[in-house]
Amino acid sequence: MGIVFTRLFSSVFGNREARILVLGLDNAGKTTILYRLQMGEVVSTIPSGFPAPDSLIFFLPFAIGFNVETVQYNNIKFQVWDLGGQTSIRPYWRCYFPNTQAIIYVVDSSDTDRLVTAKEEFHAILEEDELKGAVVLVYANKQDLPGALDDAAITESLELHKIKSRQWAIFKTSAIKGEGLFEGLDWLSNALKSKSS
Ligand SMILES: Nc1nc2c(ncn2[C@@H]2O[C@H](COP(=O)(O)OP(=O)(O)OP(=O)(O)O)[C@@H](O)[C@H]2O)c(=O)[nH]1
Ligand SMILES: [Mg+2]
Repeated sequence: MGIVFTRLFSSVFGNREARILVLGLDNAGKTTILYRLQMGEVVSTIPSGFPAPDSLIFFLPFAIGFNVETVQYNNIKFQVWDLGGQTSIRPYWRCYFPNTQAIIYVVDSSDTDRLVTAKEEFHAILEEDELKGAVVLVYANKQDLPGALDDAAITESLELHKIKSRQWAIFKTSAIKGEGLFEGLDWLSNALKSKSS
């Protein structure tokens, strides 16, 4: 990979850096969320593709590749990796697992046909050794769409209550409207702070 991730604790400002993976099935809204968090506005996205070589990791909104952005929030510098959710790409997610402090798992709450698949994938991710210590934030996304399930229904569908020995939370979001995303990050920054103290 050629990339070294460091957890930086700045002695001067107390700022911390956290490595966060944004995962979820294709079309869940991962890239839209990343852009929202970074820029506060929505850009049109294309499906995220095969992880690009290191040399191609730039902020190119329309590039095929995965996206990485740094979001500074609540004294924490979130280094957010948005990995493509297409079936062909998912096996490569594992390359990005080491040193992950948090997972943001994004669900299309209106895509009820794929909730079982989302649940299976989600629990498979939690089984990964390298992610055992990561806290989990679930975004029940696309709340603006008719028929979207609410947070309680998504909690049940994903069987979130089966999560043991780690902090988790679920937030209703609409990446299109920009709702719920920062509430989720508030929770995440507190969870990361309490974990490291
Ligand atoms: N209505 C609605 N549409 C959304 C929302 N979030 C994302 N979308 C749309 O859903 C589609 C897929 O969004 P992406 O952000 O590309 O999804 P992704 O999870 O990055 O998909 P992959 O890169 O294929 O894994 C796009 O057309 C987005 O505009 C939302 O909150 N509400
Ligand atoms: Mg994407």
